[in-house]
Amino acid sequence: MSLWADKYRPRSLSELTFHPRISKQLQVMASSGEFPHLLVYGPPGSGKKTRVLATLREIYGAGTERLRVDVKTFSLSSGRKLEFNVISSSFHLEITPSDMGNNDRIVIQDLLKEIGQTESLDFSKFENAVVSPNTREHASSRKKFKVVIINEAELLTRDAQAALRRTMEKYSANIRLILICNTTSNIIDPIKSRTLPIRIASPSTSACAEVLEMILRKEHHARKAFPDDSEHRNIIFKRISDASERNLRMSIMMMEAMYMNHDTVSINTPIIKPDWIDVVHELATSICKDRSVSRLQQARSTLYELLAHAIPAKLLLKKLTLTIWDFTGALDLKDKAELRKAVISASTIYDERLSLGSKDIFHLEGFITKVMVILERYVVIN
Ligand SMILES: Nc1ncnc2c1ncn2[C@@H]1O[C@H](COP(=O)(O)OP(=O)(O)OP(=O)(O)O)[C@@H](O)[C@H]1O
Repeated sequence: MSLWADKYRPRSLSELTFHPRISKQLQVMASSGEFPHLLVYGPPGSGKKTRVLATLREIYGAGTERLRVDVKTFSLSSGRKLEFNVISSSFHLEITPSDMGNNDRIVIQDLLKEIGQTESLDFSKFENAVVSPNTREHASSRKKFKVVIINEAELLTRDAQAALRRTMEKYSANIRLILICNTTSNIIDPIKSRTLPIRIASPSTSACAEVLEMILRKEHHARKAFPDDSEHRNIIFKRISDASERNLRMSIMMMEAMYMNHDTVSINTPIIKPDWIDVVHELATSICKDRSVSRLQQARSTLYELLAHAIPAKLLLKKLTLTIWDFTGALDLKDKAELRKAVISASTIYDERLSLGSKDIFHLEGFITKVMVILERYVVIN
């Protein structure tokens, strides 16, 4: 049994329900001979990956869904062997730099070299691929490349990005890159200038509601648990979309969790948020109230725990900042505006440090300490 977010993930560009102009643009590119390197960016859960996979399907057909996972081995200069997983089909490969740690340069170099030097794809061998005649015509004449998807591209080290830039030029006849990231701020300019940027904004509240409604239409049993009145359903969808900050994956998961936990869902049914959000909220308020060394130590173990659960450090910083912002907004203080400005300023500094550095825990802990110091300077609260 798969989660609704996976079960109802659209597979083709024509099934995508929002940002129609981008879908059209991708469709045109996929069927033309001129497919560029892409830099697809946007907030979490906005549908980046879904759109990229649908584009691949448009280019090569359903064969892109026949995936395998290979364990590749790379030799480091120290003689140590490095193993990591590559997801691939006959037409593309997918890698995630965070799996490679600081050795991403070697992996990028070796892997892309290997693909770049292997023979180009011959489309005539793939007669069974479900592609439009138009696509096949262009493909057989011009598109003889493999696509390499790089997830979380913003986590690539500078060295790896430099290597990527070189390989992009060297093997451009055989490889097309699709970089996926939340923000482009950590991507080096030479890569930005060699890729076509495509920004996928979060879906609007009504677009979110449309997807949720579509899922309920297909999940007959779940549909019965929700109100018949479409106005009431829309209120629930809006609450979900607001609570998830228009993160579509989270919205779908929240709706599924609501259904799983309640026989009937009404406009007053509480929304179940992921546990980590409560943990971050609790952490932020506790450091505002108790600015002590022992609290700092406790904060460290909570941060370690959150990072170990793969919550991205930048997201943690953002949530911490927003909770501290709300907390300080409720204080009755003369210098409140200045205090809040200092917190935001500290947050931007540590956000940059998270981009530049590699030890997330240091910077998150640094931010927490800084906030304690700022608060200590402005307030005495119990
Ligand atoms: N256009 C769409 N129409 C309907 N559902 C969609 C659409 N795009 C995405 N979804 C749903 O939203 C979920 C999340 O989308 P996706 O994984 O593509 O987002 P993402 O931006 O790549 O997320 P992240 O940055 O967190 O990895 C998908 O599993 C799918 O169910």
